Amino acid sequence: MTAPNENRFDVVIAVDGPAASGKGTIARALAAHFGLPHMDTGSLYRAVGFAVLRAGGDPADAALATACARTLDVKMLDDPALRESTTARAASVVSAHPEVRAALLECQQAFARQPGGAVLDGRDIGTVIAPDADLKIFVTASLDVRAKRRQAETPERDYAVVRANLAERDARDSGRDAAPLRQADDSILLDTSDMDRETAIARAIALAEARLAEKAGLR
Ligand SMILES: Nc1ncnc2c1ncn2[C@@H]1O[C@H](COP(=O)(O)OP(=O)(O)O)[C@@H](O)[C@H]1O
Ligand SMILES: Nc1ccn([C@@H]2O[C@H](COP(=O)(O)OP(=O)(O)O)[C@@H](O)[C@H]2O)c(=O)n1
Repeated sequence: MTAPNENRFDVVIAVDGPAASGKGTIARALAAHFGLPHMDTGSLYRAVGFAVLRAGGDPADAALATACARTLDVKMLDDPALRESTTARAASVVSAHPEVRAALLECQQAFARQPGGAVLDGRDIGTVIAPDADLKIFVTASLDVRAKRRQAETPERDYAVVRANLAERDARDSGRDAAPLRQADDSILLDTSDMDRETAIARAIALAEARLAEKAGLR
């Protein structure tokens, strides 16, 4: 691991993109490379969705989802149940409620503002959570490629079902009024459809190194 930044100045990196695009892989690699803390913001929404399902509720119930967001137990964030496709769907439904997003805003912004900086990945990091981020990367890949990658994590699942679930979630995430999934105007598009993990990570690190060198030169 190299630490070219060495906290001479704060570095905030925003990584956004659709479901299973590889944004978490890239965000974790950037965080390790620069010695920065990383937040997977999707796990917050997954935890809220899971809490609603566990309470026997409907993720479309804004009042219940908001109550779950306001009382979120951070211990839940490592629960393997969060990775289930039913939880992912519930996350996508609860995340469309503006009150749920409001309840989760402060902890994400505080994470982004910590001394030294941070890497966050999600859907609205570059647009809402950290609009002044030093580097914004919008990671994408074709739906077919993303579905293959997600299915490879759980090969027992049917490819067509995995693909349909991702497409449904992308449509909901992009179509909602509250902080929809969209590429920030000042972000760099990284289409990894034809890149393996190592190539995609190397490309993201090169982008970040270039941005940091530019920022250092401006000081
Ligand atoms: N460029 C890539 N090539 C092949 N597989 C990848 C690539 N990027 C990520 N993956 C794999 O695809 C899956 C989804 O990646 P992940 O980083 O979890 O995506 P996201 O955070 O966008 O949901 C993981 O199993 C990951 O190892
Ligand atoms: N910053 C974020 C992160 C996730 N989400 C929601 O949470 C769901 C799960 O996010 P995730 O990042 O864990 O999903 P994957 O891309 O890993 O499949 C998404 O489908 C979005 O609906 C969001 O609205 N805003």
